[in-house]
Amino acid sequence: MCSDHAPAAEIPAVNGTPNGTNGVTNGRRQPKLPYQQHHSDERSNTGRFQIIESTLREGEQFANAFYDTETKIKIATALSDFGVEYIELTSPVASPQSRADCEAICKLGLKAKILTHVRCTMEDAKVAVATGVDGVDVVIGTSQILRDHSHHKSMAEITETAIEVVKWIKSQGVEVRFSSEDSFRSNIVDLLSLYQAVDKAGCDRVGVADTVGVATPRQVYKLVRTLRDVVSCDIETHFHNDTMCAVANAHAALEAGATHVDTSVLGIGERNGITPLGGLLARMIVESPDYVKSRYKLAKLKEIEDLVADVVQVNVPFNNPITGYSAFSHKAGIHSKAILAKPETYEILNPSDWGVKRWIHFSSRLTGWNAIKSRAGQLGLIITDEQAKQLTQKIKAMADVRPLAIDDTDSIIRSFCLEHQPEDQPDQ
Ligand SMILES: CC(=O)SCCNC(=O)CCNC(=O)[C@H](O)C(C)(C)COP(=O)(O)OP(=O)(O)OC[C@H]1O[C@@H](n2cnc3c(N)ncnc32)[C@H](O)[C@@H]1OP(=O)(O)O
Ligand SMILES: O=C(O)CCC(=O)C(=O)O
Ligand SMILES: [Zn+2]
Repeated sequence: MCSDHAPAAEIPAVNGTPNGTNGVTNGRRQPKLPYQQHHSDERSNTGRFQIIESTLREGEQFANAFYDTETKIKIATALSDFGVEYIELTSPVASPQSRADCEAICKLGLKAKILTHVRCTMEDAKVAVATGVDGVDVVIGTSQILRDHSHHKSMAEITETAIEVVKWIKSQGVEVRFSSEDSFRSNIVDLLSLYQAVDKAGCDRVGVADTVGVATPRQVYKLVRTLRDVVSCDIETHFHNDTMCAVANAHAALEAGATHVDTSVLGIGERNGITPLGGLLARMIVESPDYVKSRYKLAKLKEIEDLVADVVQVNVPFNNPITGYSAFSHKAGIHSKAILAKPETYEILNPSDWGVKRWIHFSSRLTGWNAIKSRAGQLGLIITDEQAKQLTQKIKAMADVRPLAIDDTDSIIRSFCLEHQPEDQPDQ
């Protein structure tokens, strides 16, 4: 919402998408843009990915997170209604309540498939399957540093247990994913032979995880592309955001042939978290608008983010994609003029797709006459271009001295119009 210190006018979102160049507008095919994605690469899944929503697993690892059963049910239900394909829950071996909550969520009969996330051991796998989940996400660290300091297992031991666990889970008629923790600091040859072994054992998905947020999009593309040629099962990806690459890495993974992306609402998770649900969808709608709009109830994103922000006691960041306070605000005169004429000039996302509003600021020293004329119009006052230019100079003079609130600027506009009435006002 706009505060008094950031005066802005709400301008209705225009018809058509900012991505209109992707398709047919007014019966005419639009020219392609030079940097537009074309989905030409057969392996790219940017137009057919699935989301594994981990607010209730990775998100519970966020410093502030405590979810009681009712809250977990609320979040799971909201995410399922939103349209995510999978919901991942905390390991049932974490605590008795975690296990009971997992069982309770499985019984809800949600549209989304329910997964739980466990260590690569038969003991954990048995408890997971007994909860009634649709699928089990099995994980174990494969980098030397984690093998030395976390679980002390060799690659041969990991492979042997992984095959046993995967085969057993599959034999129970439950979906199974095997993932390597810290994939990007693991030996590539070891990693690929492990993935090949679990693929052969009947895994539904293998997972690549950037546990420490070290990977770049180029590295992600290279690893996932290589893996795509080695396994026949689906490929899930999980990116931490320590260096703010989590969305770009997820996108690179999909381009390289990954099929699933892990997200959490607002990106919450260990340290500064993982790929945020909203950020991923903002990225993906730009190149695959029909796919994204057909699968997810985008207008519910804000509600879900507000729910989770409230539960974990954080504010939605001002610059959050889509729902951040300033995500669709336009201030400088050059921007405002063009936005008023055609929002696509400075917006690649259409706020109306997400049920949020665009704001045009009109009372700063950066404001131009086009925004002032538009605001006068919103107030029911008609002024000429010349008058709008004079009025803008007055507003700029005031805004040079102190921040102007919406009411201040509206008063200046109104008194200017009064001064210039009736003889100076154009015929209405
Ligand atoms: C990168 C990630 O986010 S992975 C997911 C993280 N999620 C969690 O940790 C879930 C919450 N965790 C917990 O509640 C607990 O850590 C439990 C119940 C899983 C285990 O608790 P504890 O038995 O008390 O062990 P602790 O947490 O101190 O250490 C982890 C143990 O798991 C072993 N381990 C760690 N990762 C794995 C793995 N992927 N597969 C098998 N064993 C593993 C470690 O070697 C260690 O074993 P140890 O008891 O012989 O030292
Ligand atoms: O299971 C996975 O793929 C990821 C586990 C995890 O949270 C991580 O490695 O950061
Ligand atoms: Zn993680």
